[in-house]
Amino acid sequence: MISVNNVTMQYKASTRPALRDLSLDVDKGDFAFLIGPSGSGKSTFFRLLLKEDKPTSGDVYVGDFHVNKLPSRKVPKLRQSIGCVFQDFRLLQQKSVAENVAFALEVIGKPRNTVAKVVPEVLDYVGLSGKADRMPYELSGGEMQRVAIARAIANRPLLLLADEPTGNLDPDTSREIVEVLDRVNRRGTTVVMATHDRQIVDSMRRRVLEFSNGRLTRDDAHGVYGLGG
Ligand SMILES: Nc1ncnc2c1ncn2[C@@H]1O[C@H](COP(=O)(O)OP(=O)(O)OP(=O)(O)O)[C@@H](O)[C@H]1O
Repeated sequence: MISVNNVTMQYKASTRPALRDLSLDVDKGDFAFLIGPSGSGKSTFFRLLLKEDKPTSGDVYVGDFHVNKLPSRKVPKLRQSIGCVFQDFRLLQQKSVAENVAFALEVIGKPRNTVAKVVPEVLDYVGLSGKADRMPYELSGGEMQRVAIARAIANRPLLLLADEPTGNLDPDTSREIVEVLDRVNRRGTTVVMATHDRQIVDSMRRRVLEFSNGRLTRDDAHGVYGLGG
């Protein structure tokens, strides 16, 4: 699903590379935690997968996309096949729960009847049926993140990238959110989650990829948080 081969990323404004000769693969259906201290390159890795930046050298593949060689006109197709969830939820504040999810489908041209069918299904899937007409400011943090996950999976992406999705949530709510991500994964979506949450990583015992100074320093199939982070 993801294949990154000898990738180095040197930002022009920076003196040292954000990623150094990074090679890793994530198979279809995997669930992987990405850990490592602030500045170790986790967000840069996500940006390269989404073609928000171009590596200085090396190759990036997501599914059938050769991302670093992808012409601009095909970038929207790539991004449609990758769902994204962030620490700060990024909901549209003027739109209801249902409208937030519907909007994500409308902007990629899904027909009205598909949107009408998918939105309640996906809200139900993340445990938000009954909250469709709420506004974001009427929701708890955990509920906001559920909306963000619903929006990210509505188009059934191949890959879900979650960048510290529990960073603003208390431990119990964090656990619930990771359970939702786990369910999404068990349905077949590959999930990569960047996190500083030791408890979550230790309780899940899924694959752990640890970055340090832009390098992959650990890759455990059923890892714990360990000393890193
Ligand atoms: N646009 C940019 N221009 C210059 N340097 C950048 C840019 N974005 C990131 N960097 C640098 O690249 C390195 C890796 O940053 P990155 O954001 O990928 O780390 P991270 O592991 O995601 O950190 P965090 O856990 O805080 O999110 C850091 O040294 C950072 O300062």
